[in-house]
Amino acid sequence: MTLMLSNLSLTRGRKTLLRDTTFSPLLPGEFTVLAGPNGAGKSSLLRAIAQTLPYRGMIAHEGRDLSRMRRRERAALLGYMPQNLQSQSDLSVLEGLFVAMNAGGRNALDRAGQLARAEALLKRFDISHLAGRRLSALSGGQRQTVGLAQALARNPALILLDEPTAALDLAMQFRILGEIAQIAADGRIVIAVLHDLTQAARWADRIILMHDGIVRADGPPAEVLTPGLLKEVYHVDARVERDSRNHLIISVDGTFPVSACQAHQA
Ligand SMILES: Nc1ncnc2c1ncn2[C@@H]1O[C@H](COP(=O)(O)OP(=O)(O)OP(=O)(O)O)[C@@H](O)[C@H]1O
Repeated sequence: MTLMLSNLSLTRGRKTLLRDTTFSPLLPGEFTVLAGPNGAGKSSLLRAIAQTLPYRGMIAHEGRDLSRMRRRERAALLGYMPQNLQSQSDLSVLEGLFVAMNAGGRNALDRAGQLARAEALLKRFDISHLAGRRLSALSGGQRQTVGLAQALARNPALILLDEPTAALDLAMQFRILGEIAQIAADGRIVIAVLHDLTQAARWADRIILMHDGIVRADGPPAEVLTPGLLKEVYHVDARVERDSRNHLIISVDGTFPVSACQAHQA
């Protein structure tokens, strides 16, 4: 049930991102966060896994090459939520969920089953009141939450989320990340891009820290989120502390010029 990313190379324009990079297997039950500065290559990696960006190397689930799967099979396996969700659609939220459930081929659930699944997802994310609202009439945060429900509509085993909480208020960030962590713990592979490292530390089992197209660190949050690595990658003077519940908190006291950090690495 593992996801293998082997010998991956990615290029965007003239920029090389990953170069022949092999990751340790991604396991069901694990919530992995992709972190790193703007432009580090997080969305590109997520898009490669989602098969929406060309790459070299192998991405395989249970030993099966994703790039060789039929569209229908891939749609059932993989739920992907891109970074910028916008919609001019006149469909309602509920209709949008039905469309997502049948994307890539008819869903095995009958109409009543699909309705029950859609209602359960809306309830799970506390947005049942939006069921009849047009997608084009949602706020940014509402659209993002509906986008998450759409990505999960087919109950995929592999879930890819690009900044799923970027538009959410404080309470919704907490609620949604808690639900995502639970969905992973229930036996799925979840990979999400997050910028908030305190939230990442709170919910993720594994953090892959990218920097300028390479993987700088990969492991449990406490191993990856160290002041030295944060200085090197983000050029910040960061404190990594624990709150009264032993959760990691990352706070920033200042920033360094890039040249100072390069000297620090030398
Ligand atoms: N369409 C494109 N053509 C050429 N280069 C691109 C394209 N899209 C992205 N890039 C470049 O690829 C690199 C990685 O971009 P990517 O979007 O993967 O970064 P990211 O880590 O997700 O950044 P952010 O946190 O800002 O979303 C950047 O240098 C970016 O400028």
